[in-house]
Amino acid sequence: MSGADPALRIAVTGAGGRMGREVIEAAAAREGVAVAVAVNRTPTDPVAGVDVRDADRLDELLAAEAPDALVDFTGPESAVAYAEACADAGVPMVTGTTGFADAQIDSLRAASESVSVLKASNFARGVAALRRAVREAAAALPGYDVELTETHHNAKRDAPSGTAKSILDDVEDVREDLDERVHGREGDAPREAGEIGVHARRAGDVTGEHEVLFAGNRESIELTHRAGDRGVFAEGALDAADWLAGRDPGWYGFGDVLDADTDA
Ligand SMILES: NC(=O)C1=CN([C@@H]2O[C@H](COP(=O)(O)OP(=O)(O)OC[C@H]3O[C@@H](n4cnc5c(N)ncnc54)[C@H](OP(=O)(O)O)[C@@H]3O)[C@@H](O)[C@H]2O)C=CC1
Ligand SMILES: O=C(O)C1=N[C@H](C(=O)O)C[C@H](O)C1
Repeated sequence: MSGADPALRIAVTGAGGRMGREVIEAAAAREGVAVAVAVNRTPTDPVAGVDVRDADRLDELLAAEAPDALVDFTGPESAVAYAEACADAGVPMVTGTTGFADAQIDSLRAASESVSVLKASNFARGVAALRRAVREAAAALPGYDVELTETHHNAKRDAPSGTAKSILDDVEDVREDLDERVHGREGDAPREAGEIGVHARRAGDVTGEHEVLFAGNRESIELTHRAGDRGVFAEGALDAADWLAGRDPGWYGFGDVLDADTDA
């Protein structure tokens, strides 16, 4: 990066994780972005030349460095704690963490009363496009059966994925007749009306795939997104951090960033 002061200084939590590392590497490769703070719960060697400090020091480091935004890809419990630290420090928070319980979402929303919080289950622009296409298909195909299949690497803990849950919300928002999520199938019974089948596959090092099947009795369509690598998520998260920095306290999503792009 040139010697000029960076336009965007970020903090990264979960810096030792798959996504934390990706975010730091993407920041190193992006002009005008610097990682001012990187923390992890367990000791971690420097990532792309950035020292990773103990997550217990986050409050102190946010106060000292005053980053423009914090980027979080950790776990629900930690993300809530980091949101409270951001609220105390006045640092906007971008979180891609998934697997939250409702009460944990409430805690994130409480933090957004003091500081801007942007939460997205998926920072790939292609998934935003998939979600728009799914809503269109759901509206155009009343009465069609819907089945969602997501596939991720064998280290992913939460199931179904946060992205899958977001897509299911989209379908249910459009198709009010669909109101029962059936996770997996076994036994001896036909499909019931009102069901959405949900299938979570965990295998190998699959980055992230989401397929939505709409099936009538004479035709079907499948809408699918495949992430090539985690860089696509990291780039979207950096775009979100750049958009969120300096914004008034509130609750935001990746769609707000994309709408700003399309309005440009
Ligand atoms: N929105 C999006 O676009 C994307 C979201 N994700 C989500 O991001 C999250 C992290 O994914 P990934 O990077 O693959 O996971 P990893 O397990 O590789 O990394 C998690 C990181 O967070 C730290 N951490 C802190 N608190 C927790 C906690 N309570 N539970 C788990 N880890 C914690 C871990 O450090 P330590 O081990 O020291 O605790 C680790 O460094 C997941 O929720 C995943 O679904 C992933 C990709 C894209
Ligand atoms: O854990 C992952 O890897 C991913 N998780 C997110 C999710 O739960 O939707 C996003 C992406 O699919 C990768």
